Amino acid sequence: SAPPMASKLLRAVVLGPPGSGKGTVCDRIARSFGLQHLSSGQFLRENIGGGAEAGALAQQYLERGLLVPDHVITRVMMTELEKRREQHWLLDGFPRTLGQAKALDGICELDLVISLNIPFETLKDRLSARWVHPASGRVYNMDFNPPHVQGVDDLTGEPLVQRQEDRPEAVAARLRKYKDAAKPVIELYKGILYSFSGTETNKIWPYVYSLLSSRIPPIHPEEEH
Ligand SMILES: Nc1nc2c(ncn2[C@@H]2O[C@H](COP(=O)(O)OP(=O)(O)O)[C@@H](O)[C@H]2O)c(=O)[nH]1
Ligand SMILES: Nc1ncnc2c1ncn2[C@@H]1O[C@H](COP(=O)(O)OP(=O)(O)O)[C@@H](O)[C@H]1O
Repeated sequence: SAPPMASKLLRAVVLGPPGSGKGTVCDRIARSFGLQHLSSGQFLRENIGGGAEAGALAQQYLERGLLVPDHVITRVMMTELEKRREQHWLLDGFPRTLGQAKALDGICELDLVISLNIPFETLKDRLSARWVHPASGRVYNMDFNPPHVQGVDDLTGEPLVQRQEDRPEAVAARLRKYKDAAKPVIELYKGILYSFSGTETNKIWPYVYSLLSSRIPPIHPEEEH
């Protein structure tokens, strides 16, 4: 008979417009289930920080809230995934277009896609209240998770900034573009897609937690709330 199989590695994706809480939910999943949270936006920002040529190019897109070209982000993500073949992982912010989704399909079989459906007004409010610590990528929200001291990062004491693309005047166009690009991706994944709707991450979280629990054992069961 066949030898017992090593437990299968989880391959999951979280989809949702900017401000839908992908980063927030992925952080919680990563902590509760011990898997790697891979954020495309974070990788791009690290590339920029490193001053690589690809980084300089990417910066021009990020500043304007435009999607970077498929071949650029796909190369970044394939490189990162290659390093994590032996780990459970969860993608945040990738794929965002059909071209990206097809590239991903070429290298692995996804188990699970989580889609966050958040009303437009809520997204607008959240993005305009989002402040970040550029060096670490830590994300705050003036209402939801404010820093201990206004305007500064909890760990370093360095100033927080608002991303160009989170300014109110940039947000509506950005959300519209997201929607157009995401439609065929959602269609492609419909067999493994789980959608969660609401205006509060804390209310969606228990459902996401129980979905994940059915696929992978929690390492911190106490974090369910
Ligand atoms: N008011 C409020 N803000 C939230 C909630 N969930 C997340 N946020 C904040 O909304 C912003 C966007 O969330 P983030 O996880 O960065 O979303 P992403 O763009 O999809 O990765 C951040 O400033 C979060 O701290 C929520 O339930 N209520
Ligand atoms: N999959 C992707 N395809 C193209 N551009 C991307 C992708 N992921 C991230 N980016 C670029 O990085 C920026 C920041 O991404 P991210 O941190 O996910 O922001 P947000 O949480 O606001 O959506 C995006 O506005 C976009 O310019």
